[in-house]
Amino acid sequence: MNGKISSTFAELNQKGQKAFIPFLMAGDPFFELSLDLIEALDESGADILELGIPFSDPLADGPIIQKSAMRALKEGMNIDKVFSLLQRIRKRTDIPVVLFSYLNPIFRYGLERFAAKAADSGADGVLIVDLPPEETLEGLEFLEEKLDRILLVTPSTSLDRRKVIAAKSRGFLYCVSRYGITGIQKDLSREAYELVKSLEALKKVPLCVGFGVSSAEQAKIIASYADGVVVGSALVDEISKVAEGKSSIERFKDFAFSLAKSIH
Ligand SMILES: O=P(O)(O)OC[C@@H](O)[C@@H](O)c1c[nH]c2ccccc12
Repeated sequence: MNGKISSTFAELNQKGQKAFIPFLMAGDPFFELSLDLIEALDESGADILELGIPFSDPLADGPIIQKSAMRALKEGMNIDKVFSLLQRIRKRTDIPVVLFSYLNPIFRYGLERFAAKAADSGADGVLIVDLPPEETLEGLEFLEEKLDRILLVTPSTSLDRRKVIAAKSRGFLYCVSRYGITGIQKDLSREAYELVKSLEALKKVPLCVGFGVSSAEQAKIIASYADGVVVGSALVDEISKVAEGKSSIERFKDFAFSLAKSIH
């Protein structure tokens, strides 16, 4: 059980603020630039960082994040290099970091080995996208001791199951705002509000909303009722433009700053 994520929410709560939680893929578009982009997010006011471990079959991701994973994998990114990136991040900032991964890469690496090295490298939490909360795996208990394991609920999760998952989630609970996959959306889903409201009475763990939040205006609306806002594809899309030379770190940072300002 890691304390940094929980204390971050406690500090924000005291200031009457909500958490800005950006997602980016580790090593996209290449190692050194990924480090600079993470520093830019930290400087723009990010409160917690979601750091994706690139995987070849990201079934819950839309094209923007799929392409991001492919760019990172093409650059030779792997779990050990994600840990090296984490160690470099830790020399620049102590922002809480949640590692985002599908089960496959972690399973191949070994859950206990992964957990020990992730914690030693400076990770605070982990979200394993396709590992159901009830699943027991060898090494999972050890992993949950070393890192806060963030769980997911979706609009199709039954109320009873939402309560069970909320009680089990550590750090925060990830409320997936809509049906489908990650990606930029013009309009906010209606389900997100209902999902958060259905869990609010529990107050077991901070409730953070993600999927499709793509602008400062949308982020502001989510921040009016959730404890944190996750933005991935809209930021990763900007990173792909930086990679193609069509945008810059400054433009990326300005966008991230506008999100932080609207959420705080
Ligand atoms: O990209 P979006 O629509 O802004 O959604 C956040 C999402 O990218 C990030 O939280 C995430 C990346 N991959 C995932 C897989 C499952 C759940 C969440 C994620």
